[in-house]
Amino acid sequence: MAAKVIDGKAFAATVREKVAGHVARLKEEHGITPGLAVVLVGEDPASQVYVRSKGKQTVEVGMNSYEHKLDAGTSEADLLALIDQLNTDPAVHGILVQLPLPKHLNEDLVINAIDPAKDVDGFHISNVGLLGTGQKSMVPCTPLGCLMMLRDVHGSLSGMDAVVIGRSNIVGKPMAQLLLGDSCTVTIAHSRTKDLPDVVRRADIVVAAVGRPQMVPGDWIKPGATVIDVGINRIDAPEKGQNEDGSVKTRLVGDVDYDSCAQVAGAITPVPGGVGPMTIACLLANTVTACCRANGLPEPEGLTA
Ligand SMILES: NC(=O)C1=CN([C@@H]2O[C@H](COP(=O)(O)OP(=O)(O)OC[C@H]3O[C@@H](n4cnc5c(N)ncnc54)[C@H](OP(=O)(O)O)[C@@H]3O)[C@@H](O)[C@H]2O)C=CC1
Ligand SMILES: Nc1nc(=O)c2c([nH]1)NC[C@@H]1CN(c3ccc(C(=O)N[C@@H](CCC(=O)O)C(=O)O)cc3)C=[N+]21
Ligand SMILES: [Mg+2]
Repeated sequence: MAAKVIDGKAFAATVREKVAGHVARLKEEHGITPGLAVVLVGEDPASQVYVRSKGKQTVEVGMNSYEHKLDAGTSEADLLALIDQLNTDPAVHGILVQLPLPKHLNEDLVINAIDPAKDVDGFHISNVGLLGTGQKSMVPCTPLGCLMMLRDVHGSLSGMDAVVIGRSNIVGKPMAQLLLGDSCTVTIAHSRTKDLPDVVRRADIVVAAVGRPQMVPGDWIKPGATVIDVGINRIDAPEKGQNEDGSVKTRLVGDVDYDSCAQVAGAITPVPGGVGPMTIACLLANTVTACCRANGLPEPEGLTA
């Protein structure tokens, strides 16, 4: 039996529609337009693509988008001054600083300078602590998008065995917290995990967030399990031929070997078109949520964890 393919692109479109509805209501009933500020330091081409796509979708759902592009040599003091200005700007309800930052900038210091109420990435230590203690917080977009898809597939996740591969602060750890919040039995695996194949074979839910192309083969997957592939890896695709400059063409693959996993899994997210589009949709959702909270209005239902 081939797996059900979880269409993250279509799911993200329904999330954006809900967001657009809330934005329209905020405008009509309260005269408020939610605003998202995205800060990009440096010229990393992949980051530029994401930031452009975020800005475009922000405008499409009716929100204001403020893009701040700083050059790679920007000082920490200048970046902190910009964040301060965004923190106090009443038109800005969400602030995202694109990661990774250039080496000379302290990421923890910069992230923790963001007003936690505007921290739509959910990376501020205050939001991390709130999530870890089950209190209302801003929830990181990628894990939130994964949770929404898992709830859509399964309804209740209660009692399911979940394995998260990867323990980063931006994906693995918050993903594990959310699964725990939905009463899964959660295992977090990482580069020092012994017998990773056997750990993964126990899982009803596998979330792969490693950054290694096609690392998880189908024979690690329990038949019928749900596989969520967070990985975004660009690999050479000589079968597609060459670019005009003679360089080899590339394609995106996830952290799971899609073809073999799809033979065994019950449901699986593709790359592209799975977790990635949901991440951006959840960023827009978090911005509306932040805007409602900032104005003492009831927050949108179905867009938070
Ligand atoms: N779709 C989306 O919206 C997003 C996609 N991504 C993608 O997700 C992937 C992970 O991102 P991120 O969490 O930031 O990555 P990090 O590099 O921060 O973390 C990777 C994790 O994988 C673990 N790991 C590395 N090698 C192995 C291995 N051989 N076996 C088991 N675990 C291993 C590391 O373990 P250790 O801690 O021991 O080093 C680490 O915990 C990347 O491909 C990234 O591009 C990221 C964010 C959003
Ligand atoms: N502060 C911060 N917050 C982030 O959320 C954040 C970040 N920094 N740094 C980088 C990672 C990565 N990330 C992605 C978002 C969307 C897609 C996405 O939409 N991917 C498309 C394909 C895009 C393509 O073709 O390149 C897809 O999977 O279908 C991918 C990756 C957010 N990140
Ligand atoms: Mg990292």
